[in-house]
Amino acid sequence: MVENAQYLDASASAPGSTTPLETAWVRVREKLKSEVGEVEYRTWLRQIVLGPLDEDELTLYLPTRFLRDWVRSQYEERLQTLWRTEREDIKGVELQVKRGLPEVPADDVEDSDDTTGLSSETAPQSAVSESRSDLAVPLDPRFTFDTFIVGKPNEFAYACARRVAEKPSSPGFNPLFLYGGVGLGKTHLMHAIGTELTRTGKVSVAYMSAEKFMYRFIAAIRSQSTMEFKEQLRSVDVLMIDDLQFLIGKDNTQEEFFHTFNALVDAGRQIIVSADKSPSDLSGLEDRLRTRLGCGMVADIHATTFELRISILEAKAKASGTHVPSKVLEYLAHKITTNVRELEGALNRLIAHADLVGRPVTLDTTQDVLKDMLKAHDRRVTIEEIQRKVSEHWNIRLTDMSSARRARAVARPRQVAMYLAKQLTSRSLPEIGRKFGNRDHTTVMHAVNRVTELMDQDTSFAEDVELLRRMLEG
Ligand SMILES: Nc1ncnc2c1ncn2[C@@H]1O[C@H](COP(=O)(O)OP(=O)(O)OP(=O)(O)O)[C@@H](O)[C@H]1O
Repeated sequence: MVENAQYLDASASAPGSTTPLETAWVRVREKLKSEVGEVEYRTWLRQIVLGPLDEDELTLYLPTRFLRDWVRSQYEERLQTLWRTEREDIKGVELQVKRGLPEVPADDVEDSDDTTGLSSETAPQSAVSESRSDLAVPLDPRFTFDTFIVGKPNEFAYACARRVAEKPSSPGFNPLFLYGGVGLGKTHLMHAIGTELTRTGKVSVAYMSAEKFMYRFIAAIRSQSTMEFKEQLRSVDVLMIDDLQFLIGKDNTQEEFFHTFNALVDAGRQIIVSADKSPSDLSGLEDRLRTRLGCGMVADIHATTFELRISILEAKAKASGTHVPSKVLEYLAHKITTNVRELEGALNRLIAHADLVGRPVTLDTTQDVLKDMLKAHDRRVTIEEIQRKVSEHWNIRLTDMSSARRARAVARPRQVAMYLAKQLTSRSLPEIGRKFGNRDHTTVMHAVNRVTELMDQDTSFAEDVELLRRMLEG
């Protein structure tokens, strides 16, 4: 059952038509306000909007990822506790981003005489004070060139980043535009450039997400300090803007960014930008901005390969000081293929678990500890997939799964694939036989028996087969 609720501000008196959920929300907000104080409440919590209650999980919305992350990191626990105290049926509170939320009432905003005209580009009040501070944003000390693992998919982007860090504003490398899918290392590379440049102490670097850029810009307009903001921006040697796609549809901020961009490049300063797509694919950005973004160096970070994922996992496991068996690393690299952040998260969870319970990491604990995470990657196994994974594992050609070759190096993996097809799919023996080059069902039966026998005799072979089974099965 989903219980719905409308946006409701704590300062409003609850009208007769409010639902019990909304009434509870008023109380939760009042408690929060009295706990954290008016200023903190207005800055961060006022923009939370009540969402639906689905079974025992309540959703609260925030207008941007920046605010959601902040509220999550600072207030989530308190919100959970207050809600659970208020309503016993609520077991969890989920914070989500929802664009286009209703504006907070104007009379609740200190500087309500907003003349920015940026109705779709509203900033939290906190940004007002941020705009007056300088632009030095701490860089994550973990994101350096040393900790970035290089492989085929990212070697070009890495080389470009290195080059810019060594010689900013080189012809042909300004701007540097890094793009690629989620969690593939764009931010890591930007921070690495920044850290490298500031190590020398001679270069001023400003790094911020496009979202933060927008907040600061709007806040500067509101506090009538745009000149100061522009001067600050234009005084840096290197400006890095992360996740530029956020500016899509934010025309005023794009305009400001465009002018800043031109001023900096014309003055021989370096610009580094990241986005999830190439400049030409960022439809929704103004054409002139796309053109300028594409006229320096554009480097794509491709999806990771199995080899790169293994190298990243090995490096991270080594840095943690916890022994993680290579079979576990292989298993993770096979299961989590899209996003390095998730891969890293999985490994960290395993290591933390092993640390906590004082037992080594094994394939069994891995499956248990990451059950929920791996479920999301689950899918039905097909015979084709089994053939592909088995061929990759023993380094044979996929076509040998259905070829007539009988050499042991080919025949054994083929038998394992047949065995796994029997174990993991509901296909009959004749059907499996057909998929393996029209073999007879007795051949499949023989393969199943032979593999079972070998697994009893040879533990290393049994481990290989078991690993493959787990990889395919999840
Ligand atoms: N090649 C790599 N070597 C080591 N760590 C990596 C590599 N690629 C990504 N990571 C790690 O993965 C995590 C996510 O990377 P990062 O935040 O840089 O991704 P992103 O491309 O900026 O993602 P988003 O699109 O979400 O902004 C970070 O912890 C980063 O250190």
